[in-house]
Amino acid sequence: MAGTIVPAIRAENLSLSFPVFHGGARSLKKTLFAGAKRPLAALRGSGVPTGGVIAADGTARIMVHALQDVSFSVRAGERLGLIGHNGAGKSTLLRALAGIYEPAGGWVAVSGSVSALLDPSAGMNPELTGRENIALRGRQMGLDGAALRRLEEDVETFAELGPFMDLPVRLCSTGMGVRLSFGLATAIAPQILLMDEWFLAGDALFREKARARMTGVIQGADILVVTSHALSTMREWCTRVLWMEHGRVRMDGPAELVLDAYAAGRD
Ligand SMILES: Nc1ncnc2c1ncn2[C@@H]1O[C@H](COP(=O)(O)OP(=O)(O)OP(=O)(O)O)[C@@H](O)[C@H]1O
Repeated sequence: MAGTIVPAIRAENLSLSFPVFHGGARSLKKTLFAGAKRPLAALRGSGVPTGGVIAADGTARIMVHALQDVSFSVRAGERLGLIGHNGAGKSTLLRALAGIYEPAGGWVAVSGSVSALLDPSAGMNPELTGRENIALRGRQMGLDGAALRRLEEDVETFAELGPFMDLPVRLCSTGMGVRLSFGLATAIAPQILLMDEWFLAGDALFREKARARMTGVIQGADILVVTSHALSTMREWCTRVLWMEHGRVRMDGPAELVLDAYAAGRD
């Protein structure tokens, strides 16, 4: 159809670093590099199986290189899983795709409507009630009248917040906030869904409901990018997996192939 955006994601040599501004930076330097004979700038990581690469820049400032030269593209119909050790860069990559973080190097281009489930509040105004947040989001999406009421009913039934639906969101617990934001984000079918795995946390009943709802959303979305440490979730949901290690892509390919290699590497 003319004018329809074909959803796609492309990242080219994407790099992203966080400066370490902390009173403990001096002792961090000492701890990490004590006894090292090499200059600071030449050190690449601390050798531990977690985190990005810690290094000093030209001014001897300490930086955590969370992403380094990450390149990949995702086409409509692909469901991409991000795996890797703690601190490998998965969440940072998702946030860069969502436009929350600006790349320090390289670029990322995302076309299509995006819904990001990355933090519990997921773009909700804490001062507004759940119901008001739903209405606001619905109107931003161009809904009104019966369509807006259907959206409200759908999220209300899913979230099961009872009277808390009419209280400011800031009065909800983290888990209640997750129910609401998950319900809202998954009620409106986006072309591209970006999701951090912890969204599937919560009590057992919610996990079950969330999984069932996700199955429908995954089928409706054109592109899914999801992080998870649960390899069974990756096998179930993803067609393709990107294995990240210290901010770099270690392997990118069909889900089964990459997950088998990852599992074998961890044995
Ligand atoms: N806001 C931040 N400020 C400073 N450093 C950060 C920030 N966010 C992430 N990092 C660092 O960037 C690196 C990548 O972190 P990221 O959260 O992307 O990893 P991850 O693969 O999602 O890890 P996990 O599986 O533990 O959630 C880590 O070394 C982390 O310490």
